[in-house]
Amino acid sequence: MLTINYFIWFTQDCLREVKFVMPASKTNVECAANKKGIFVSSTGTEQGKTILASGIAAWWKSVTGAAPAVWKPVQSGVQWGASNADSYRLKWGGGLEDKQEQDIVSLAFSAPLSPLAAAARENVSINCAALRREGITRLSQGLPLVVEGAGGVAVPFANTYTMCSLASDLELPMLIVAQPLLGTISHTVTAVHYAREQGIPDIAVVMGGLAPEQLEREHECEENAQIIAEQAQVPVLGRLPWIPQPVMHDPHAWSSWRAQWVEAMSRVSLLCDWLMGRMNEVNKERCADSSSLTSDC
Ligand SMILES: Nc1ncnc2c1ncn2[C@@H]1O[C@H](COP(=O)(O)OP(=O)(O)OP(=O)(O)O)[C@@H](O)[C@H]1O
Ligand SMILES: C[C@H](N)[C@H](N)CCCCCC(=O)O
Ligand SMILES: [Mg+2]
Repeated sequence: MLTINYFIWFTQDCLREVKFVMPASKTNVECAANKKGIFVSSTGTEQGKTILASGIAAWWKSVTGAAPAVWKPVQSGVQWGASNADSYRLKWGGGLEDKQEQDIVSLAFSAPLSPLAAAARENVSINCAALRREGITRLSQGLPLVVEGAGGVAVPFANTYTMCSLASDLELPMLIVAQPLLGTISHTVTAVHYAREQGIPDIAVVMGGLAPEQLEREHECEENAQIIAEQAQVPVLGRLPWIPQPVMHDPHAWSSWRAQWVEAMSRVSLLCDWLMGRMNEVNKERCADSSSLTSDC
């Protein structure tokens, strides 16, 4: 317990910097041996990343018997402990009851804005080098790591450091949640191209869930998925189930959500196979050059 508290204090202290302090300079950091994990991103905010990241954790626990590590580097616009906070939903949706929300989310800001802007409102800037080091530390702890970004692929933590910069520094495959219906093609193809340009070679897309009133448009979603796959030359792994998370604190309701989600997600076989490969993968050879894990903010 003491160790965990110290870790949280250390993390929060390191990641917040007084505004106008220059970001930490490029340093060689310890390589994450046995690196395995994924970075969940999307084409924008409110697309289903938390649903998916928590659902992946619940699914992984049901398949392997052990929960993965889950990390949301920065959340904004919510309070700790609120049932709409990503920290809360990742904890309960992922079946991580033994974790504190502060173990899962490193930095929280109250303004509902990008991490860059929300931090600025509180007169701090995010120390990207510390964020990167923290990611490497979390990756080195033996469990597969599921990272949830904030907003879409190009949302900044700092001026020149986006969700993709962190995913690329951590050499994580990226899973992009796309809107299922009209308007998704351009956003999703653009997001995939941006992620590739930012140095992420291993990218897949999954279509977001269709609410019951949208189910009659299933065919439209399938056409969109096919067009995205062709236009962006990217694997599209299927469509997520639609299973709303509980809106209040009720451990039984969360347990029931996890069971329903796992059952439904298990039927999205391309997604499960893709995850199996990435969350089991051991990337020792990539560790030879630890300096490749760093870049300036
Ligand atoms: N597959 C789904 N089943 C049920 N509800 C969903 C699904 N996908 C999205 N939602 C609902 O849509 C809303 C947005 O989803 P979510 O919070 O997961 O988005 P997000 O991408 O994590 O957003 P942020 O950028 O704030 O982190 C939530 O209210 C969520 O309950
Ligand atoms: C507050 C919100 N729910 C997310 N946590 C942050 C989303 C940032 C999106 C920024 C943008 O694309 O303009
Ligand atoms: Mg979220």
